[in-house]
Parts: sequence; C-alpha cells; structure tokens
Amino acid sequence: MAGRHHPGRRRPPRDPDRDGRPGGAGRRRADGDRDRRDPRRRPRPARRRRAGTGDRRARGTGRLALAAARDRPHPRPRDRPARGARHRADRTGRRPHRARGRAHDPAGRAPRRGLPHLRRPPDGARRRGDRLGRRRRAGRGHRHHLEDLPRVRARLGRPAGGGARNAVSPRYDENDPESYERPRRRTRPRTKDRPSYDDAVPARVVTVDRGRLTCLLEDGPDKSRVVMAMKSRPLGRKGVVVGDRVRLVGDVSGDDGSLARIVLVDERATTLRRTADDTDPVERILVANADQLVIVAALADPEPRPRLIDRALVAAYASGMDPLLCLTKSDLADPETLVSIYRPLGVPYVVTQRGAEVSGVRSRLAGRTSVLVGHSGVGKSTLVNALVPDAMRSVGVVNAVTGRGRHTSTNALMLPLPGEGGGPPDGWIIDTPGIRSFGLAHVQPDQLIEAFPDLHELTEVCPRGCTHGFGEPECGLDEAEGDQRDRVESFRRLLATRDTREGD
Ligand SMILES: Nc1nc2c(ncn2[C@@H]2O[C@H](COP(=O)(O)OP(=O)(O)OP(=O)(O)O)[C@@H](O)[C@H]2O)c(=O)[nH]1
Repeated sequence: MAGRHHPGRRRPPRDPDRDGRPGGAGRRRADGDRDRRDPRRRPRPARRRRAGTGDRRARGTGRLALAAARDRPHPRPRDRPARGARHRADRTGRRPHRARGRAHDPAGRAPRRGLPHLRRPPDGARRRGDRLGRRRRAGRGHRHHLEDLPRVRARLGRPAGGGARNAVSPRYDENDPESYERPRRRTRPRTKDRPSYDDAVPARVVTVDRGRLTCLLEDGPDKSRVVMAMKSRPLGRKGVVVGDRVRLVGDVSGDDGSLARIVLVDERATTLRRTADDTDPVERILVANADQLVIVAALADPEPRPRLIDRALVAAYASGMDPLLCLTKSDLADPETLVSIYRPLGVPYVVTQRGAEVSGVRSRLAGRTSVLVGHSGVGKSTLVNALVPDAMRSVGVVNAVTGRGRHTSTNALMLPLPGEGGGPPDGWIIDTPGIRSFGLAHVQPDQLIEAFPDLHELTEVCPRGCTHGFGEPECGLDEAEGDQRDRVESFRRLLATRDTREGD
C-alpha cells in the first residue's frame, strides 16, 4: 500500500529506508537531529507504536500485538544477508530439504542428474518419501512407516530361530509360483469293492446322545454287553435311532473308552414318525422296530388331552403299530369318561397308578417292543421305574400353576423288560421325552382307513379322491349302520385331527 501510486495525487517523496541507497543513513541522521531539536516532529518510539496501549504491554502481550499499519514493508527474501541473522534452515543440526540450492550450501550445489525434465506433479507438492525415484537407504533418515508386502514375505521366509539376514531357501521364491511344491495328484483309482462286514456283530441301539450310540449286543456269548459306538462313514447321512438293529465292527469289548463303528443298519420293521407341526415337511423318526405304541395319559394333573391321544393313535395306525392306551393317576380321577371315548374304536387300555401292582401292564408288554409316548408329567418314567427296577429314570414334578411337567426325560431310552417274577428279559420298553404336539403332515387319509378293515369295505363305492371325512359327498361311510356308526364317527374324528388347530 505504501508504494502504490494513485493517479491524480502528488507522488510522495521516496522513503530513503525503502530503496536502501547508500547515503540514506546520513540523511536519516540529519532528520533525527532535526527531530530532536523540534519535539513536535520527533517520531514516537517504535515500541510504543507496536505495543498499542500501555496496559496491554504491561500484561506481556506486546510482541503479539503488532501494529496493523506497518510503515515499512517486509524485506524481500533475496535481500536478506547471507550471513549474520541466518535462516532457520542454515542452523546446525539436520538440514531440511528446502535448504537445498542455497548458494552457501555445498549439498545444494550438487548437480541434479537424470531428472532435468521432471516437474512437480499437478496435484501439489508431495512428501519426499512418497515420490518415485531413489529409495532412502536403510538405517538412515526417517523410519519406514508403511509395511509393504514384499518385506513381510521376506520376513516370513526367514528360518525360525533367526538365521542370517535374507537367508531364504533358494528353493522357494515367493515371486515364482512354479517353484511351489504341491502334492502330486494321485492316479490310483478308487476301488468300488466294499468290505462285506461278515464279522460284524449284531446289536440293538438303546440310546443316542450327541453322536454317541449305546448298543447292546444281541447274540453270542457276550449277549447284552453294553458297547459304545458311532456311525461309520459309509452310512452317510442316514440316521440311526433308538430301536435300530445294527452291525458293529471295531472295538466291541465295551471297555471304558472303547468305541465301535456301526457299519450297517438293518431294514426297519416299523418307524414311529412325527413332524414338528402339520406344515413341517421334515418328518422325524423317533423310534424304529417297535411293534406297540403305548399312549400314556394321566386322568388328572395334567388334565387328559383327547385330541393329542387321537393324533398319537393316527400315528400308530399309520406306522403299523398296535396302540395301547395306558391311563395313569387313577387315584386322582375316574377313568370311565376317557375310556368311553375310545371304546368304539376298540383301542385296548390299562389303568394304573403310582405304587400299585403293574402286572396288568407287564402282561400287555411281554414279548413285544413297546414305546411309551405322552405329554410331559403324565407318569411315563414312574411307570418305567415300576416295570424295570434298575432303570432309575429320573422323575420330575408337575407344575402346580400350569399343570405341566418339566420335560425331565430328554432322550429316548430302550430297556429290556424283566420277565414275570424277575425272570429273564421278556420284551423291550422304550421311554421317550414328553411331547407337546404330534405333527401328522406325513400321514395320508388312505393310510388311516387301512387300519380299520371293517370300514375299508364301505369305502369301495366312494368317488375318486374321497377323503372319507365329515361332509364328503357320496362317501361310502355314510352307509354305516348300528354300532358301526359310532366307529365311523370316531374314525372321522381321528381323520379331522390332521387339520391343525390351536393347541395341537
Ligand atoms: N398322584 C399320582 N402322581 C403320579 C402318578 N404317577 C406319577 N405321578 C407323579 O407325576 C409326576 C411326573 O411323573 P414323571 O414320571 O416324571 O412323568 P413323565 O411323564 O416321565 O414326565 P417327563 O419325563 O417330563 O416326560 C411325578 O411327581 C410323579 O410322582 C400317579 O399314579 N399318581
């Protein structure tokens, strides 16, 4: 601003300080003498002008409080003296890169070879470490902050225990994929011959617990020996359930820690299946090779659920098992009401209670493989403990508020049923965990009608696609007479249990 010329104004006299010509000091001295003589023209001390008010200076803010209007401009850089008050870069210590090129700096005089045409990139000045070109020598200058991949690889390639630096095996060059050693492809064809397992030992699966199957040997001098086993690979995803007849190989000694392999599963005579609910396409096999389904229902505490009993009956008929109704806790309620519901179907039943004689139940189970199903808390384990004294199945309690059991039993267990009077085993009994529902998505109407041979004859005149349910037009079951009518009514009720309802 001080040097700007405004047209129309008179140009001010040049300040001798500004042009720096020799002789300026003498003129300044002469002016100073004149000012000393005339106190009105004496300039104010420079410090006072810079510091502003005396108060601010007293607080020590004088250096920062520079006057906004400076009466002389800053000197141009090239006018600075080469010696004397030196630039920061000229001080001792490490010299920043900007000092390069100074006249007094020998390093700056070194000619830059090879890159005369290079200019700064258009995206601005970058740090020197980012630039391409000569690399900084290791051990000098800045640390290497960025870890690059080749260095990491080189480090990993060093022998464990700290060998010589860069002592990487010449056989392995990480940059040359051809030098990797790969396992050779095997050309020997797989054999399709499978072992015959002639020496496999027959056994029966009695319980399954997280992939470990407890088996009982069925034949030979070691009959009834308990052997732990697991599925072998040839079985694939085929499930093995309680009641399966299997063949074992390997360690069948039954010693602690021994483990045999199940290599074959015999064809199943029956399977008790259920789905999680009526829409679930996946059916679960609960038990195999049972020939009697014992539907355990308490007469009270918890209250009997006829619809669940109906569903279990349908499952029994669909799987080809004989049903048996076992009504427990007869000390709490009269069984007649429930029995009257199932009398038309001709379902056999037994009534029992805790602590009572169980010979009536035992005679129904003798010589057969029976599986007990029922809601939690109905007394299944209590009954099993009465029938098999060594079973020691844990017995739960029924919740006083909800009237439900606590699902004390968590997995199915198959036990040999002792004969009458403590004689040799006579049949098998399978205790299962309590069920809340019995999904029947897998059961078709035709499977059910086949379990009622007397009604099956009536359906021969039915139109094609008839389900024989309530309200089916021209259904042959409508022609039933006398006692058969009650039976048709019960059959249709069972059929209707396939339709999902709240609480199933
Ligand atoms: N009053 C009475 N209580 C019984 C009878 N049978 C069993 N209980 C009781 O009913 C409760 C449940 O018996 P559990 O044998 O554990 O029933 P569960 O069906 O095995 O139950 P989960 O193992 O959960 O399936 C226990 O407190 C038994 O003492 C009976 O005949 N009369």
